Amino acid sequence: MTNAESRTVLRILDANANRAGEGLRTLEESARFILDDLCLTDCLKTHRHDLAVAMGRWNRLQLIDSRDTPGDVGTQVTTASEQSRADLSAVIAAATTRTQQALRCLEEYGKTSDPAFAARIESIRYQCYATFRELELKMAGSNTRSRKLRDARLYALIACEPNADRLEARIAELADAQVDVIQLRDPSVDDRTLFEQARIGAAIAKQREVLWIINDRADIAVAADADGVHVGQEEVPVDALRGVMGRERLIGLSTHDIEQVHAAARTTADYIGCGPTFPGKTKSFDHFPGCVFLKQVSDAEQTGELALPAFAIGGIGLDNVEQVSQAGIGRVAVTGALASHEGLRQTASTMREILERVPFRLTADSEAVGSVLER
Ligand SMILES: Cc1ncc(COP(=O)(O)OP(=O)(O)O)c(N)n1
Ligand SMILES: Cc1ncsc1CCOP(=O)(O)O
Ligand SMILES: [Mg+2]
Repeated sequence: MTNAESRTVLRILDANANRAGEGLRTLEESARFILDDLCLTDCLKTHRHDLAVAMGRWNRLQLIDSRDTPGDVGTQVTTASEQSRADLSAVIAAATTRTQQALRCLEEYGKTSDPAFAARIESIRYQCYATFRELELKMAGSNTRSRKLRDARLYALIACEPNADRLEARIAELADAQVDVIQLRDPSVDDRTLFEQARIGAAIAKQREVLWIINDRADIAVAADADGVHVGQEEVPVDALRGVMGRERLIGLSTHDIEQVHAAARTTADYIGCGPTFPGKTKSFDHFPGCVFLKQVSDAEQTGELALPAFAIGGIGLDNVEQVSQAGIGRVAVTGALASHEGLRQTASTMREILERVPFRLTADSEAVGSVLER
């Protein structure tokens, strides 16, 4: 190669090392701040570090000296798609593509001067493929869960079943009845049983495209690969659980008055349970905030103070679901109302019909999620 050619190669290497480093940093921020994923954050940081070490092969001053940004004709070539990003997933998609392309350029042009350098870059590029795959899938999983949750009307709480077949049958009948979310809630079983049922249920729920939530136990929810956990006011705070759950899994929080609702909106909770609404047979209470509370929650939704999906809970069934919808709440969580096989589909469909009288508020967030899925 002539001196001029070597200088051009250095210029290309410098530009692409910067591009790859910036792309990796962009992705690191998404793993850290969007997904709260320590492991992915660490991987991305390692790739960035490995790239910097590999680039140490070149004299830094020579690289900088080869740089000629004002004379770079490429800086004037921009496309409309570069100027806007529809949402956070689009930021990630653009950064992964840009990083991969930059690494490939480093490898190809690096081969002209140093095959060993090119081989190091190739290895980083392959490691990046695996990390980017995980990052994009986690992001997509998080979007899918949030979207399903936003579209949910019916949420059923179930106990453990005596075996896997019975659990499968139970989840199947609820899915067939168009139940959107199922929570495994069983204070009477030991941890091992709860975990086993949580794990089996997670696989079945995934097949059936129903969200699968574990009551109280974030550890079991993660270990069983469930979609999320539901916790109460006296349990570990939502933001502390977020580190355990990651951004891609859901956290639901029980609320019993409007102050708790406003406080929940300031956490990273994905949805709230509101109640107890009416007395029921599943759990007993001394105090019922009832429909007065539900109306306050609905008002907070209307004013935009509350953007989290809110599920009314406690003693709700065919006989009183109309009161819930009249209070302005279009989502319910129930145990007793969907406990019996008899007439399950009919009960669920009538409840849904009544709940659908309450339109969902379309938030900027839900529109953004929709646009990701349409791509
Ligand atoms: C959807 C939903 N809402 C509320 C609750 C109640 O949770 P909590 O107050 O923690 O009581 P227990 O269920 O743990 O007895 C819930 N489980 N699900
Ligand atoms: C767990 C829980 N938390 C508030 S009410 C309730 C029980 C819901 O079951 P049901 O619908 O049978 O009242
Ligand atoms: Mg609880």
